Amino acid sequence: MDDGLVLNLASLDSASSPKVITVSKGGRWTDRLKAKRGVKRKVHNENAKTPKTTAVVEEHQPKRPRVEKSSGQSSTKEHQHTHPRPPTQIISSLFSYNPKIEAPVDPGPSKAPSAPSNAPLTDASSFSGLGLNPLIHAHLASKMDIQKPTSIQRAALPVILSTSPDKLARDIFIQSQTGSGKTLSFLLPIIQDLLPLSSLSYIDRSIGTLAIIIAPTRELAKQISDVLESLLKLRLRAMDEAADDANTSRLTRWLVSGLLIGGGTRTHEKARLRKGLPILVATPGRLLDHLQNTSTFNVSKCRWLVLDEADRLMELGFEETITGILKCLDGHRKLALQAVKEGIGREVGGWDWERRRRTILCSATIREDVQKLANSSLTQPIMIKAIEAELPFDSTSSTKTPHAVENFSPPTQLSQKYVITPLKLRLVVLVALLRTIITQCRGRPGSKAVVFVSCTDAVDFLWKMLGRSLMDDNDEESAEKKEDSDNDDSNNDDDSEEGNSMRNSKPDPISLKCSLLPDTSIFRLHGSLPTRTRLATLRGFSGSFKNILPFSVLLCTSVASRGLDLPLVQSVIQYDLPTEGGATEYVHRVGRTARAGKGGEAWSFVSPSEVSWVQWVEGKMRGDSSENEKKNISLTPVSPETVLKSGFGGKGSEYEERATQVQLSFERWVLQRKENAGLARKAFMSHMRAYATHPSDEKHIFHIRHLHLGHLAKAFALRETPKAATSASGNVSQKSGKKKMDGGVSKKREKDRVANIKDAKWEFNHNGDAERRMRDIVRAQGRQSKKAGVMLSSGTSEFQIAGGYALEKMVGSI
Ligand SMILES: Nc1ncnc2c1ncn2[C@@H]1O[C@H](COP(=O)(O)OP(=O)(O)OP(=O)(O)O)[C@@H](O)[C@H]1O
Repeated sequence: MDDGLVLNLASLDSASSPKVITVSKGGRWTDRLKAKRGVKRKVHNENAKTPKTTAVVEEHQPKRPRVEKSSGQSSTKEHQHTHPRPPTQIISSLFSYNPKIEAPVDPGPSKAPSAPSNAPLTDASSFSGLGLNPLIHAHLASKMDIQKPTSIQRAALPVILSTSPDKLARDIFIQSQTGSGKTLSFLLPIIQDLLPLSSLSYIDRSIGTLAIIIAPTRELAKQISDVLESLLKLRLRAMDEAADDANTSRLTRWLVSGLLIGGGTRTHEKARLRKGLPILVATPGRLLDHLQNTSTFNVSKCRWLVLDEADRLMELGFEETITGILKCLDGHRKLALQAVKEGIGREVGGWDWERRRRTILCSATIREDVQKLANSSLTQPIMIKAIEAELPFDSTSSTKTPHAVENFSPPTQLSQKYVITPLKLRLVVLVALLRTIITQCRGRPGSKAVVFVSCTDAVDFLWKMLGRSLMDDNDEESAEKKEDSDNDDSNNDDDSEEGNSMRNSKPDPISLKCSLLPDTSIFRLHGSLPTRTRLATLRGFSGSFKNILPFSVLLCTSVASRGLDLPLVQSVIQYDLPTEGGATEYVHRVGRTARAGKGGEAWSFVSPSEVSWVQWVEGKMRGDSSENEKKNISLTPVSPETVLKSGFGGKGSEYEERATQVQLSFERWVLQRKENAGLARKAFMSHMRAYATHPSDEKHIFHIRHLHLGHLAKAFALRETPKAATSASGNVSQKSGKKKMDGGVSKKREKDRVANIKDAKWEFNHNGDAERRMRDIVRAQGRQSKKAGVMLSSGTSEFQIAGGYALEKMVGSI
């Protein structure tokens, strides 16, 4: 692959050996471009004369003054022009001193992809045969292009739709692979159950909330709400009305759906609840908040409660919130029943108060903590799996029944690969891999890749660096202006609570372009972004607004790992392996591709010290599957050289030279502005802290002691040693933070610090996992105190808290 990648080769020092390439800095960009072209020609000529040229810069020049420490480093253009930088810089080699990696065993000829395990069925099964109302079925087929059920739908629909008293008395537990259609498995029966109420003379939305669906993240809640709305928009006619009668009433007119996810104004949500929302999709915290504080929120007739991604809800520490929700629902019902009995309430007569509320628990993976939730929230649950039709579920057993064992595997058609990548090469291998995927997807507009990164700071850093590097200051500024006008879906019209606090700061655009990734828009998603930005990002990435983009990349944290159904995701790249959730999280992340029978590939970046992870994750996924199934659950090795060659092209080892130049451009970007260097250091530090939170049973694979921190710094385009990086972001300890404040820290710094604490508190209030992660981080601090000044025992975390001082204050206030 060679699509005219611009190599930033600088002037070659004629006196030195051919191994040396110097990098010209400063001056006008046009001059630099000319110089680059000259060097390109020169290198070409040199190559012709000498057998081998290494593109690595190893020039022994006096060390360049530290950029971040110089006050004049404000990188003003004036500074650049009046004090041109030295023409050369010392740059360590990307391709030497890397740990020796044993060549992965040749997997042999690539095997044909297995038949999809989550596709719609091709046999005689039909929705009508499963008892689905023909009207709903017809709408599914004509408006959503859904013709045949998937195997989980075939298993679930008859059980949930059944009106036999013994079935109605029992709750449901649905488990099946990612992308197998669980959402419709519970939405269709709920709609079908509520439809007959349309014939009640008094029915309208003021009946209150009859079904509640709880999802762990705002994005997932919004997605379920969108599916629900598209189902409810369907024109469901009464049987005796003609199909072409324009005046037909819509049976679902009263079935209004609502979304409670926080981030919006409470007043607005309260007003909607007062009017009535028969079907509600919500995140747990916001739902409980309204149940406790909104007196007009009528849930006394609630018939359905769905807990989607149940294991994630537990993992995020929502157990207590869910218990609170269950208590509130029971309490409201009791009060209403009493009022009806005493004839004092405003409740309508004729309601079937005998009918109990049914709870559905839904997940692609089952962990022990889910069984705990099942014990506390389900009555005589029926376990529904995609393969087995119906199994009794022993929710009372505390032993590991087959259903309580960790049990998960990705869709069989998914191709899983891994690259053992030396730390120094991580950035360039990522770029090369993305370039390869983009090339493969040419001709398929709208294709996408999702890249999982360890923490929010690392997402921000990668996003900005990919979007802004390879430009000088002028270019960066003009690009920013252009982005402002291009991204009219940014959050500047945010009227939410969090939006108010941001109004004065210039919002970032939703997506950026990268000159290394042709025709590609790069999005980012993490929990520290305002809700509006998060939702706009998903809209943009899904291509649901404006025109379809040729190719899109989403850089994200684990916030995007669950449930999201993003169209045309071709590849999932785990640039950082999951720090939480282990193999389960891996399965959910890779499950963003290969959905509903479609193909897809998953790539994992494995550091040389993490090689044993491959066998570990394969073993977890295989579980107790049959020998035949086991063969399908394996990861295929691909060497970093293969990825680099395919991504950067060129003859022989030319890819090394190109990769080096790409790395140089990133390092230059970091040096270009103080903010860039700050972003890189912050990302480095946060990544280290995230890495330290791997659970103890994974420490034999992921231990900070195993990482070469100097090499890791390269993965953040940093040239400093980690020690320098650590002390550069140094005001992280409480002590130093205090000292700085006493010594008269600048107003701006203090303002930033307060804003960061606010950010962190927002995250805590709005994202239920904060408390647990906070605990992990505090625990990790104890483990992190490393000798040789490598790690600071600070509290700076992926929540972008300024320092340990802020963390301790926060933890104290929890
Ligand atoms: N019967 C069907 N035929 C074709 N496509 C379907 C069918 N059922 C669902 N789908 C589509 O499959 C995709 C995945 O569905 P869904 O999001 O419900 O999967 P899921 O099992 O909930 O996945 P996850 O575990 O990742 O949350 C969606 O795009 C959905 O529209």
